[in-house]
Amino acid sequence: FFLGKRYPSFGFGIPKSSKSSIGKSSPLWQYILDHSLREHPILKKLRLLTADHPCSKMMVSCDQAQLMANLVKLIKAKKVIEIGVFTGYNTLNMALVLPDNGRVVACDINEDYVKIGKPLWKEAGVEHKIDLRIKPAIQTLDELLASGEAETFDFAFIDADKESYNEYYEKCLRLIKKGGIIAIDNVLWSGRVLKPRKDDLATQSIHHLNEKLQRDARVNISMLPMGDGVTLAFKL
Ligand SMILES: C[S@@+](CC[C@H](N)C(=O)[O-])C[C@H]1O[C@@H](n2cnc3c(N)ncnc32)[C@H](O)[C@@H]1O
Repeated sequence: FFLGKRYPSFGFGIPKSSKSSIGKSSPLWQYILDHSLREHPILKKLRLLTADHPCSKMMVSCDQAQLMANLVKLIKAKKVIEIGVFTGYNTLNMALVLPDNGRVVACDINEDYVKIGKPLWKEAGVEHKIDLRIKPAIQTLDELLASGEAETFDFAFIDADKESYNEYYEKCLRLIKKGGIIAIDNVLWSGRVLKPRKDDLATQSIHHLNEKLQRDARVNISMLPMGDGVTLAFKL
């Protein structure tokens, strides 16, 4: 009931400029942004640039990105993994709050999307912190594990193909240090997790991971109704 009241159009009306479970036209979402968003001007520029893209709804919601930046600062993170870059809004968001010797390993398979945001990484002066890997994210995570980087990362954001979520989670859990955080996006999948259809592999995959996380003793968790739903897993 409470969620329904706070998020009146839960599951519908993903805003074009930034995905969220609250409808674009919801006065509450606008109120949240008006009273909490502190967006770096170049991040804002990238968000507005991405809003014109036909796949703009893939972009992370700006309030969720701000929460992740605050968490990264809180835990004094140095090494971050971004699984699913798209135009690079959250990659830039992470790079902006990392120390100068920090690093974001940014994974995507589509260079055309990434090219849109890359000039803004440079304009923001953080390009040197971004280690972009254009190949399937599973391959990048395996390479990081093979090169002895297990338990050296502080934060990971899982936001790519939903069918691979469990594999991303398991590999990130090995790459993250104790006390590190894994943020998993789209855990509510516009409400489809309530009734996953057998032929809908993406929803099945998200739902299974949600069920597994609920009883996973390796982490503490919080599932937040922010954006399209985000679970924060805190490695024990
Ligand atoms: C939802 S978007 C990511 C949004 C992004 N995190 C942001 O800050 O706006 C998902 C991205 O995952 C990428 N992707 C899909 N399958 C992938 C794979 N197997 N490996 C790496 N990236 C993949 C897509 O090309 C797309 O850019």
